[in-house]
Amino acid sequence: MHLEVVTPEEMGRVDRAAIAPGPHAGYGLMRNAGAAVAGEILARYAEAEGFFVLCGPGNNGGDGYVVARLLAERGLEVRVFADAGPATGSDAALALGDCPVKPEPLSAFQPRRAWLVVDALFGAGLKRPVEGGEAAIIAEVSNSGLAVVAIDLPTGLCGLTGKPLGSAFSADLTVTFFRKKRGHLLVPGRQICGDLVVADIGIADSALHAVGCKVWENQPPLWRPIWPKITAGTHKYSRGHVAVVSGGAITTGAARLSALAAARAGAGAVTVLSPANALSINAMHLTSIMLRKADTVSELQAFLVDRKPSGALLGPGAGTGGRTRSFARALLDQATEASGLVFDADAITAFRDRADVFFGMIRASAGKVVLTPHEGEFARLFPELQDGTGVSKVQRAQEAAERSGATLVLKGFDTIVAAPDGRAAINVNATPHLATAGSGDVLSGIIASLMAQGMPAFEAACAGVWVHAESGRTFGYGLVAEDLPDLLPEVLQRLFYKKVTPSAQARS
Ligand SMILES: NC(=O)C1=CN([C@@H]2O[C@H](COP(=O)(O)OP(=O)(O)OC[C@H]3O[C@@H](n4cnc5c(N)ncnc54)[C@H](OP(=O)(O)O)[C@@H]3O)[C@@H](O)[C@H]2O)[C@@H](O)CC1
Ligand SMILES: [K+]
Repeated sequence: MHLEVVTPEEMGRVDRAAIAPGPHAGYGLMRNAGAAVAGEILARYAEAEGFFVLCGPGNNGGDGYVVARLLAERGLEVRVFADAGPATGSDAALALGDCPVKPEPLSAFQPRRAWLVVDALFGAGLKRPVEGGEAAIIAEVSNSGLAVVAIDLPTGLCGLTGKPLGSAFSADLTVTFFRKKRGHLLVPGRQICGDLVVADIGIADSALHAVGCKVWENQPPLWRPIWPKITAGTHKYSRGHVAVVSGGAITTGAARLSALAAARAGAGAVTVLSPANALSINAMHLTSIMLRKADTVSELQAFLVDRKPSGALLGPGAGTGGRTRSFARALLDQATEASGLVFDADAITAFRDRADVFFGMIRASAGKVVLTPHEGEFARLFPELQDGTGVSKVQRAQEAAERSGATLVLKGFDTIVAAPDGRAAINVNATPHLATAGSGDVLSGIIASLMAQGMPAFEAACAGVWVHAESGRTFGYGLVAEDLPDLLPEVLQRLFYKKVTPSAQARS
């Protein structure tokens, strides 16, 4: 499984590198692309009574002419619709020349029951909102309820941002080539692609080297090899010690959720640092997790000197005032290169009017720092990068990471993890069940735990986001945040201990 996710522009460079060897290489790739799409159609829609192939003026349309030819050569009923023809001498013009079905104007299109629509209007070359005749046919197809197979991208979907540009098809299946594009994974693009198939069209993997892609789909191969190992010689403090700062008497639950998640994710010791007025309520609800009083910065500093935790989490239920800001400074000041620090929730909001001061503190710190905002918290620290600016979520997270010096976890159905050096991962295993109070507190506890056990910030954040989402999927309906830490063991068993033992094989 290839995890690189490219932009349409990067894909264009890959295509050009693959085409460079000879004058017919471009048409060769197009024939391979069309053959891959036709193969998927025949495998999945054998019962279709006919095929409408809608072709645009570029190479996406060229792929469509190849598909139309291949289906027609099998004796299937095919009608092709196109308004503008391909440029003379282009690969698409060669494909049109070889296609036995002559195009009709888009205005002649009328849906027919049990026919399949092949969308080859626009793909990676979409440059402006889809309007006019193309928008009209998209509306007609949507109203008809006919199944749609999109070539490369559903027409209207921006391959960079994952957002529609004007009208867009909602496809049942999208067949893309070589690697996924960002628009396939970002929402709402992911939903309007339907099933996604990545076809090999003969482009060598090495073509990607020159592009220097730094964005991946967040899957275990990215971080499983460096998940903290435990051995017979491991003792509780060598497994990492995480400090979680609690809020006052009526806001303690969030920190306890984080603390339990940190322990379940493998930290050998977890300490909740509690204000005096919340000590007894915390004590009543904690068993294996330790508790220590920390009202003031000097009490926090004394704990850091005394116990040297390898990870700390500040934010869940912590309050947005001066105590949280001064605790953040103390944690950042005293961090060593081995310390993993997560600032979540209130710790982000506490710096809403002092973002540059916060970023200066993060840059000056020796620690590994992760920020875990949802879109609302993100907008408080990075108002110029908030959603709705037309810039993709990946790029917004990358710019925020570069600006702050921290690894950014920009949460949502398509959570982005971005490192200050430009690396980014798009998470795809979330479930809507995770949208529940306290879910984020669990996530920040897992990430703090993994850093405290020695994982670098980017990989810890990617791993944390994935296992958190996988826990949510494992539970499904009725999920509340309290369930998530207890689901981690099952998820981790599946992730790491899949081997079937000889005795189990013998029994089966
Ligand atoms: N290169 C290769 O080797 C391979 C490429 N492959 C395939 O090529 C596809 C990319 O091809 P592409 O670059 O030609 O872009 P494509 O999506 O066809 O659109 C460009 C045309 O659309 C037009 N146009 C754009 N937006 C519009 C709008 N809103 N409304 C109206 N018009 C609009 C634009 O017009 P212009 O802006 O130039 O005036 C231009 O004419 C890729 O997705 C994959 O399917 C595969 O065969 C594998 C090998
Ligand atoms: K398309």
